[in-house]
Amino acid sequence: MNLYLSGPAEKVLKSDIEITGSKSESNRLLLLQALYPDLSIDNCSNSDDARVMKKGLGISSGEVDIHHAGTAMRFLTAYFASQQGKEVVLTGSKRMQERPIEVLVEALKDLGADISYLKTSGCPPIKIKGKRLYGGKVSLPANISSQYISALLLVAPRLERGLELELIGTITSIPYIKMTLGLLEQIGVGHSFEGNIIKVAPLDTVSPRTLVVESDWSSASYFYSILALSEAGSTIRLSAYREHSLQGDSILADLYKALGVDTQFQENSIVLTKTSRPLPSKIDLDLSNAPDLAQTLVVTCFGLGLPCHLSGLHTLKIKETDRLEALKNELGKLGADISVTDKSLRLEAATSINKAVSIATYNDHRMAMAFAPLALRTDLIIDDAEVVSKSYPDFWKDLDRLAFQIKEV
Ligand SMILES: O=C(O)C1=C[C@@H](OP(=O)(O)O)[C@@H](O)[C@H](O)C1
Ligand SMILES: C=C(OP(=O)(O)O)C(=O)O
Repeated sequence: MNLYLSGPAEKVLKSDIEITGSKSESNRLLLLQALYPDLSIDNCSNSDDARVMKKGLGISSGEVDIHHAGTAMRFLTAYFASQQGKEVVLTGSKRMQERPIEVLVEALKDLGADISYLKTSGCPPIKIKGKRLYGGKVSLPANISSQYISALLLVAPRLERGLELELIGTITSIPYIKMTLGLLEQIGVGHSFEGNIIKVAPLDTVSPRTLVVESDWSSASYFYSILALSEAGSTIRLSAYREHSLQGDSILADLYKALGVDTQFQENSIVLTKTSRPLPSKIDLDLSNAPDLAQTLVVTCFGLGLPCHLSGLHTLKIKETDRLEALKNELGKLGADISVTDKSLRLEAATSINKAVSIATYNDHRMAMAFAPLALRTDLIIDDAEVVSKSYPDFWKDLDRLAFQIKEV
C-alpha cells in the first residue's frame, strides 16, 4: 500500500489522540508475565512486535517467526535458553537474519545454555534447547545493543543465583537498560547498577498485581514533529503519558522545546502546543541514549530548513534497516544536502523541498512515520505504508484524525 499525503486544509491543528502502549515496556512485561503468571498487564501494545512476542511465549516446541521484532528475538532467546524441556527454533524476516545476536548467545552459553546457529554464524535463525540455568557472573560487550543486556536481566530473577553482569566498553542505549531494571523493581526484584556492573537478585514469586504500560513515547515523536512543522497555536493532546517515565524517549519533551513545541503534563495526558518562539540556528545532538528519535528529528530539521548534526548513531546500521543509508537516500531524493558516517549524520539547511517524491521505507516503520509529517511542507508518497504496524498499527488512522489528506495510490 502506497499512500499519497498532503497536509490538512486547516493550518492550525487540534486533536486528541490515544497512543498504544510502549512496545518496549510491553515486550518486557509479557516476558515477566510468562515467568510470574500472577502479573497482569494493562494498556499492552497492539503492535506487531508485541503480537509476535505473545505468540513466541505461547509455544514450547517447533519454530516461531518473529518477523522484524528485535526485542522479541533477543528476549525470547534468553527466555527459551532458560526453560528446561522447551526446544524451539527462533527465526525472523530476511533482515532479522542479518541482525547480530552473537553477544547474547555467547553470554547465555557462558551461563550453560545450548544454542546453535542454523544458517549464518552470529545471526538468527537459532535453535535453542532449554536448560536449567543457575545464573552467576557473566561479561558481555555493551556497545552494540542494550537489548542483549535487557534480555539477560529479564530472566535473571528466575535463575537460582541471580545474575551479575559486567558490561564491557561504552554502554549504549542506557535508558532501555534502566527501563528493564525499573520494571523489575516494580515487581519487587532486588538489583543494583553501579559503574559497569549490574546485579539482579533471585525472586521466586510475586504477589498478584496489574502493571500499566505507559503509551509509547517513540510513537509520540511523530506528533512532536508534526507540531514543530505546523502553525503557532496548533495543539495535540496525547494519552496516556506520565511525567516520570521509564522510557528514555520521553526526552522528546526537552528536545522539541528548542523546536518550538511546549509540553504540559495534565493528568494522564501530554498537551503539546506549537509556540511562535524563534528557532535556534542549528541542532547538534548526541542520540546514543535515544536512537529511535534520530529519523524523526532529522526530518523535522529538514522541514524547518535547519542544519543539524546528530552523533551517537552507531546502532542505527543494525536496526530494521541501515537507517543512516536510508535517511541519506530518501532525504537526498527530497533535495537535502546530507552526509553520513557509520555513527553520525550531518544535514545542511534546506532552501527548498522537492514535490511528490516517493519515499521508500525499507521495511522500517520509523522511515514511514518519520517522513509523514513532511506532508505539512510538500505532497509526498510513502511506499509500503503498512510497515507502521511494527510499533503503531493505528498511525495512519490517527493522521487522518488530524485531517491530513491521505489517498491510496
Ligand atoms: O530494549 C528496547 O526495547 C529497545 C532498545 C533499543 O535498541 P538498541 O539497544 O539495540 O539500541 C531501541 O532502539 C529499540 O527500539 C528498543
Ligand atoms: C529498533 C527498533 O526495534 P527493534 O530493535 O526492537 O526491532 C525500533 O523500534 O526502532
